[in-house]
This record gives sequence, structure tokens and C-alpha cells, in this order.
Amino acid sequence: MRLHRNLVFAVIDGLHLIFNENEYADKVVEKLLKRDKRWGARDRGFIAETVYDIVRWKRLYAEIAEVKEPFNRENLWRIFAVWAVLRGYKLPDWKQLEGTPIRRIKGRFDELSKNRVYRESIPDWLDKLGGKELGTEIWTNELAALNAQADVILRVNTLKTTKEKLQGLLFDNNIDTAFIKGYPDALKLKERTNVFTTEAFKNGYFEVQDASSQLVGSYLDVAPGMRVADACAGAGGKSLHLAALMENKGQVISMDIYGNKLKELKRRAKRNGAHNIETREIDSTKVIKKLHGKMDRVLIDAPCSGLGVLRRNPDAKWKLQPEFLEEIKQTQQQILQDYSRMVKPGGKMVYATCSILPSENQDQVNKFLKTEPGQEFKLVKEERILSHQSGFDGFYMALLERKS
Ligand SMILES: C[S@@+](CC[C@H](N)C(=O)[O-])C[C@H]1O[C@@H](n2cnc3c(N)ncnc32)[C@H](O)[C@@H]1O
Repeated sequence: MRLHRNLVFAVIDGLHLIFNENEYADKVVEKLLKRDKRWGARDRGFIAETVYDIVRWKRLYAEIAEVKEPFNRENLWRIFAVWAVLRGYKLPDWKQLEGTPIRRIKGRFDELSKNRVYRESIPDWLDKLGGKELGTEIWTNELAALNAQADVILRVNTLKTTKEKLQGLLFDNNIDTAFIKGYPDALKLKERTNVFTTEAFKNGYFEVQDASSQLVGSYLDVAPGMRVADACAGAGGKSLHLAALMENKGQVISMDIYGNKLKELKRRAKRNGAHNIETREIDSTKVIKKLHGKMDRVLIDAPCSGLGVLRRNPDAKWKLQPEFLEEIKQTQQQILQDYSRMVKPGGKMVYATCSILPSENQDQVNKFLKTEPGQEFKLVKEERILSHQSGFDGFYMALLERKS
């Protein structure tokens, strides 16, 4: 395995933006990959995976490299050197890598791996919180699972094709996939590759969506012809699935406080051939009030800490702050109390998050059930999905029914 200079320089630039300029890893990687048109799939893969890897292991690598934030360029090179040594690369004779203490790096790695906060590379406060909320054993297993690289999972768009046909089409493009038992619309890539350039994607035959997130649509128990509100729709991953489950019949009202996300949702809906989706920006309380008691189904895919999706979004470990977590919990409760009023008597609602913390999940539902709007509802069922048990994202969903 050889290291290529311009690719490593791109990685160092990316790390600077993420660690020192507080930019989001996915946006930074997207930008880096546009830098040189001559880069092939393997070069792009190297940049993306190396940046994510180093973001994931920041605390461990910085400790081994004996550097502290804010990292100057020399610090970033030292961190990179740790990554390269531990990944088994033969170090080239570049001046930035001169004097890398290979044996010391390996020794420090073995030593630090005895301590969970370094081994799993996690801030102290978050480690304490996870242990307290989930118990040491589950938290330890879950952290390890959340530090693994996620598989790429597709959701077939049943409005346009079938899982079998899509699998054949992708196979003709040298993309090999497998079905996943228990996930009816999912295909898992056998090897990581960029699927967004395929004709099948451009034609709207699939979306990239983790397997756990694909469970939410059917959990809401929708049927063609219903009126459904997706109250925190974002760019519409779940709205698109709902439209497909409803066979384009009835109405999906996709809402969010951010209009730009809804614009992206509209583009995706067009590509998907999902004609029953209407978007509404929540720019005042009136938007919700207008729908009080009118919806057969309401989905609350609530804003959350994102602790269940650290495999795909490892910089959340470093960006998340205790104050934000407190704030977001208040928002979750407010959303539950306000938006649940859209459900009509006898209708159903799903509260979901991509968090594994009980305080964002079942505790929120239990708290809601004791409030005035919550007393109208009963909990039908709930599911806590942990990454180390499912192999997919950590997730939570609860199905509630409004009494008639
Ligand atoms: C977990 S994300 C949604 C992901 C989306 N449902 C999907 O499947 O792609 C949560 C969304 O809630 C939105 N949000 C945050 N606060 C909100 C509020 N008070 N009301 C409605 N949406 C809100 C965020 O903008 C974000 O898009």
C-alpha cells in the first residue's frame, strides 16, 4: 500500500476544516472530492475513508501523537502519521513524516486501548452519560459497534421498480447487492461504491437509506388514500418511503422549519415519481393548528443527538455538547405535545429518533403520555434498535394511537 502525496494533502486540509473551522465532515469531504477531476474511484475512496477514520478516532490518535487542539498543520501531520502506522502503511520519505516514532505509536496504542474513552475515542462527558443511561455493558458494546464503518443500504423505490429488477440492473453495472432478511425494501451493497452516478439512481429507482430508518415507514401503518403528516421531514427520506407505501394515493404533507430542506425534498420527490407529497414550511404555529384533528397518521422523526448514527456521522461525537442535548430534549417534548394534536381520533402517530439514549426516546414518550395532549394517546408498541444487536443504525420508534 502506497501513500499518494496529493491525496494525503487533501486529507490534511479536510481535517483542518473539520477540527479547527468546525465544518461538517460530509460537506468537507464533498468539497475535497471536487478538487481534482483526475481522481478515480479508489483515490476518492481513500480521501473519504481516511478523513472519516481520523475524525472517528480523533481523541485516540491525538493522544498517541501527543498533540492538543487547536491542531496546527504539524499536529495534523502527526495525527495522520499515527493513522498511517496503525493502518500498516509503509511511510514515504516526505519531510512531514520524518522521525515518526513507529514503535512508540504501536506501544501507546496498546497501552491506551485499555481505557474505553481512548479505545472508543469518545469525550469523557459523553462516555459517562452513555454508561449511566444504558449501563456499562450495553454502552461498551454499542460504542464499539458505532465506531465501525457502516454498510451502504439502498431502499428500492417500489413506485418505479422492484427489488429484484433493481438488483439485476445494478449487477449489470458491476454493483453487487444482497437482500436483507426482515427489511423488505432493502438492498445492501457488497462493496462500497458511489451509487449516485448510476442511471438507476438518476431514474429514481432507489434512495440510499439505512436499514433501521427503513423500518419507520411500515411502523406508521399507512395505507393508500390516507392523510399523513411527516412533521419533521427534512430532505424527505421517510416521506418518500411513505409515498411509496401509499402507492402514490392519498396525501403526504411534509413539514419542516427549514425551507431549504423541503426544496431538496421536492427535487427528490420528482425523481422518485412521488406525486402525493406536498411540502409546508412551519413558519408559524398556524401551519400545525390548521391540521389539528385532521390527520390519519403523523410521523415525528424528531431532531436528536444523532448518537445512533455515529458510524456515518462520527464528527457528532465532537460537535455534540451537553447544553445542546438538554435543549434538543426540550424541543422533542414540545414537538410531541404540539404536533400530536394533528392526529385525528382513532389515528396513529410514530415518534422516532436516531438516538440510542433512553432520555431522548422512551423517557420522552412516557413524559408525553402524562401531559394534557398525551392523555389522549395510548402507547401501542415501541422498538429500541441498538447497532451492536442489529448491525445497522441505532434507532428508536414508538407507535401511539389517539383514543376515539
Ligand atoms: C431526524 S431529522 C429528519 C430526517 C428526515 N425525516 C428523513 O427521513 O430524511 C429531524 C428534522 O427535524 C427538523 N426540525 C427541527 N426542529 C423542528 C421543529 N420544531 N419542527 C419541525 N421540524 C423540526 C430538522 O430541520 C430536521 O430536518
